[in-house]
Amino acid sequence: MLKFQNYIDGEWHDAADTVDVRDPANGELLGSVADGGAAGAEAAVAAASAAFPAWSRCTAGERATVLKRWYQLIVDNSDDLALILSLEQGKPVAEAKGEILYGASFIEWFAEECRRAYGQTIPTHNAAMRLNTIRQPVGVVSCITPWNFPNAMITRKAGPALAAGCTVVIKPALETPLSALALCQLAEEAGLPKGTINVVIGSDAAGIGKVLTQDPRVAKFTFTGSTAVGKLLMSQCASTVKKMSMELGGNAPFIVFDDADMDTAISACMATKFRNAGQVCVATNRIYVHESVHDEFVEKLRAQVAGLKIGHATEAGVTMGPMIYRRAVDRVQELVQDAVAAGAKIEIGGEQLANGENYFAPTVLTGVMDTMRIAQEEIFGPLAAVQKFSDEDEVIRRANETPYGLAAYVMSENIRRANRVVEALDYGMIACNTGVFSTAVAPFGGVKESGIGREGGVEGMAEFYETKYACFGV
Ligand SMILES: NC(=O)c1ccc[n+]([C@@H]2O[C@H](COP(=O)([O-])OP(=O)(O)OC[C@H]3O[C@@H](n4cnc5c(N)ncnc54)[C@H](O)[C@@H]3O)[C@@H](O)[C@H]2O)c1
Ligand SMILES: O=CCCC(=O)O
Repeated sequence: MLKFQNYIDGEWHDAADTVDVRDPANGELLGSVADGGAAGAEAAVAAASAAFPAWSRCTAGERATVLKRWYQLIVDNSDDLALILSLEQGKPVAEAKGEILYGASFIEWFAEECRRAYGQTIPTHNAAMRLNTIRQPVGVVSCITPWNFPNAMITRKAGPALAAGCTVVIKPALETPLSALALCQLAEEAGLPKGTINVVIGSDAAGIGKVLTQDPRVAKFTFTGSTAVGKLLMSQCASTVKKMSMELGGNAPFIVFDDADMDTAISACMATKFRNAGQVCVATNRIYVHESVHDEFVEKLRAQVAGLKIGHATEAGVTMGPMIYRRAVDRVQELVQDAVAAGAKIEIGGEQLANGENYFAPTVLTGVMDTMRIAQEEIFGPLAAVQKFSDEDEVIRRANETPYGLAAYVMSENIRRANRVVEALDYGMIACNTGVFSTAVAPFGGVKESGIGREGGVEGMAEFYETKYACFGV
């Protein structure tokens, strides 16, 4: 499944230039991939556009059959896919395997869901008229995805789009193209018709992005990545009034009340803070702990963090790998220095590791304040930044004081309080007494500057349909 060419119109394409893909743990060259660029994107859009009429006219059952074959091939090859993902992205192989199965689940679930694209018969307002709606695929869908989940961020878009009858063009992140290309190889084996799925790799992200956001043949653009890039791409989509979905950055509060079960809170915090070395959009960013349980929480968290095993993704027992590249490490180091200079205390970690230039120690900081950069920016690294709070209203206010609104976490054994807080937090997703909540069956997405639209669940399917209203005179 190791492929190094772009996949356009059911064929593997070379390009004049190539881009190197390296293991972030040690810089080892994994291969050089064809640099398709804007010209590749143009060709891919043309192919997707040509393939759309036939694919959109298939019955839902026909599309479901092909997509289920793709799902099964991904599951059958999940060990190899996990290894490819780990080598280009750095997460431990067991975690990568989890992502592959999570990614596959979107294809399976949407293959089933597309059979239920029901329209409506609307009770008429006029006896001489009959009113119906039908749901139709939006058309060609372009997707830009990030490096932190090189498999699942693609299947979460391509799964529902293809199931709805759309065709897709995908630009994965430059750091992690191999997982995307491996998915294409399996899509081909599954029998997805040529042109229905296309992948273009390129060092010229802006050039490819312009094609995918401005070409009039593209009906919908779906993006996962940073809020800054998302805003730029939204403005580019305006020229042709494209439908858009935006899955952007977060600044998740993790609130531990004095009535929380401490073991649950610690394991949830570990899961949401150190998975993928903290490089997760829904990763905990600001940890608010009630002052009466603060010291106990910090001590237990420190002990768990000390037990993490850091190393190469393929080493047995490793629980945390490197960060994606050097500038991510430098940024995390800067955030620590900024916080310490303003009075925060390092409980554990706080420095780069000798394993390699992309490794940063899992870190716990206390004495953090809302005014520090670490509390205001998306950390995207293995830093747990702990603050104290005194009462419920105060912590809700502080948790909501951010332009982001992706995920939030609430730890409390008091059902009344948990309900109150869930309702009061301005976030698209709230996890209560757990750190793991993402699933293909539920809507994933944010409010405020964390995005527009939802992926997963019936809401995720609706993003790829237009509702057409038909009025018949009788
Ligand atoms: N909300 C979610 O579901 C979700 C999921 C994963 C990651 N993210 C967010 O993604 C960010 C991390 O990923 P990243 O650093 O790769 O983000 P990024 O925005 O830098 O890059 C994301 C993608 O956009 C491309 N890109 C960058 N500049 C572009 C341009 N000018 N035109 C077109 N494409 C361009 C990149 O090549 C990559 O494919 C974090 O902010 C994280 O929270 C959000
Ligand atoms: O980084 C964002 C995706 C994380 C998830 O789907 O749980």
